[in-house]
Amino acid sequence: MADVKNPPLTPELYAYVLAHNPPLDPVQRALVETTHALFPADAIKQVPEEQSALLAFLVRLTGARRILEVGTFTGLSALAMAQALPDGGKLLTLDISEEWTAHAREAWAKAGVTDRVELRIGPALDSLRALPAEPHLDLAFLDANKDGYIGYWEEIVPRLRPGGLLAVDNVLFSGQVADPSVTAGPGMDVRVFNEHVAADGRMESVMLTVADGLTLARRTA
Ligand SMILES: C[S@@+](CC[C@H](N)C(=O)[O-])C[C@H]1O[C@@H](n2cnc3c(N)ncnc32)[C@H](O)[C@@H]1O
Repeated sequence: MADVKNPPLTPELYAYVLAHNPPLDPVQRALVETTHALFPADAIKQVPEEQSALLAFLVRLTGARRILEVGTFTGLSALAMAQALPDGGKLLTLDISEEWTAHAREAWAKAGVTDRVELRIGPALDSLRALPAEPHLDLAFLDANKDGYIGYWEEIVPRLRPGGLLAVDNVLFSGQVADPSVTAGPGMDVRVFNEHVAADGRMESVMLTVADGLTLARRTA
């Protein structure tokens, strides 16, 4: 019997989902197209459009004013979140690539959000350790190198305000997390990370089957 609770995401069903979600705005659409044209092999790194809509929704839902992102790439997720910030809100995003993030800067300028976005280039762990130690983040989005996830989590959690939200991307890693033949590499890194999250008593977490898997975690202690 078909598992009606988890219908396979056929191209038709995916198109249906997109048709019932907020569409990308012209700057977001152009950024997706530019990313695919310039970096065809890496464009898969970009959050899919339903996820950019979800991130913007979460910013509005939580009323977040201080956002941190680890993993900028060409800037779509940062753009969607920055556009959803209230007046006076700020987003800090971290990456190591000048080349990819140059396109992010361009898109943020076109969208008129440059004043609310700060990009820091360098290894994310160093940038995170340089942040104020006290809880000041309302929302964080983790979407970078998988072998760094546990270190990033450990730097971000104490900096979240009580009730602050941490969203983590790729927690299914194309299904590799549940494939016993995968014993090394990023799929294994994410599997170990997911155990770390599940065991963290400071956070209440739910793992969702959105795109490549998204964990939403809320600071409770
Ligand atoms: C999956 S992409 C981020 C996608 C982005 N959120 C978007 O929606 O377009 C991951 C990013 O992590 C960055 N990255 C990889 N290792 C890093 C590190 N050690 N420190 C900071 N950023 C890193 C890569 O340069 C890449 O841009």
